[in-house]
Amino acid sequence: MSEIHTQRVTFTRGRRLIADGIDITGPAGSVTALVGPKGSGKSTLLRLIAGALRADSGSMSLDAEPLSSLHRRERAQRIALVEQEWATADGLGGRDVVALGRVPHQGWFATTADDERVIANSLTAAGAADLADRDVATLSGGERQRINLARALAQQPSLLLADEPTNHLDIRAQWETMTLLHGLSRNGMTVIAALHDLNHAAAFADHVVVLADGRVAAAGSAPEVLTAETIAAVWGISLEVMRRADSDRPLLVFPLLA
Ligand SMILES: Nc1ncnc2c1ncn2[C@@H]1O[C@H](COP(=O)(O)OP(=O)(O)OP(=O)(O)O)[C@@H](O)[C@H]1O
Repeated sequence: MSEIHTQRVTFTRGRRLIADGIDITGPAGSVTALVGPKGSGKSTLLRLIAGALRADSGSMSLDAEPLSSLHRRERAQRIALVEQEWATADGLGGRDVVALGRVPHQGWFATTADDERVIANSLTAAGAADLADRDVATLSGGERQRINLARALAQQPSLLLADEPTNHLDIRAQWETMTLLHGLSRNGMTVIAALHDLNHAAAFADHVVVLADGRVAAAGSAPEVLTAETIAAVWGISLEVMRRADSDRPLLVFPLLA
C-alpha cells in the first residue's frame, strides 16, 4: 500500500502562485477527498502529483520514495490520473482507449493474454463493459468518464488520482463510482479524488483536504473538517451541518428559503 506525501509544493503560472506551499498526506489504502472552491488548485495539485506538471519547488514522495527519483514509466506504473479532459483520437473504440492504460506495463511485444484479462476486468469494474466496442467519439460525458476510469484501472496503479470523478454522472452512477473508489481503497489502493460535492466527501472519504487559494485550509476526518465554520470561511456559504442517525459523518444541506 502506498502513502503519498507532498511537502511545501509550489507551482506558478505567469505571476500567479497556483500552489502555494502545499503539504498533504494521502494515507495508504484510503480515500482522500480534495475539496475547495473553483480555481483553488485541486486539478493542478493532482497533475503535479501525477507528473503531468512540474512543481517549481517542494517535494513529493510515494512510500517515502521521492517521486522525482522515479522514471516516467515507473511513475506511470504506480500512479494513474483520471481527468475530465478527453484527449483521444476519434475512431478509437472504448476498449482501445482502456488498452492504452496497459502501455506502461508492456514491453516491445503486443498485448498479452494477461493484458486482455486486465482490460476486460477494468471495463467491467468501471461499469463500461457495454462501451467496449463503441466509437469513443460518440460517447456521452458520463460514458467518457467511465472509459477514463477503466483506462486508469487498467494501469493497475497503487495511487489513483481522480479529478471530479462524479461529474456528468446521474445519481446512481455517482453512487457506483464512489462505491468503486471506496472498494478499491479497501483492496489496498490509495485514492485521492477532487470532489465538488461536499456530501460525497462527507459520506465516502476517510480523509478530507480543503484547498483555498492554492493553500491547505484544513485537513482531517470528514466530521473534523466539514464544519459549518470551515465551509463558511472557505466557500462563503452558511450550510446546515446535520448528523446522520447511524454515523458521526456530517450531512450538509442548503438552508431553506423563506
Ligand atoms: N495553464 C494555466 N495558466 C494560467 N492559469 C492557470 C492555468 N491552469 C490553471 N490556472 C489557474 O490556476 C488556478 C487553479 O486551477 P485548478 O484548475 O487547479 O483549480 P481547481 O480547484 O481544480 O478548479 P475547478 O474546481 O474550477 O476545476 C485557477 O485560478 C486557474 O485559472
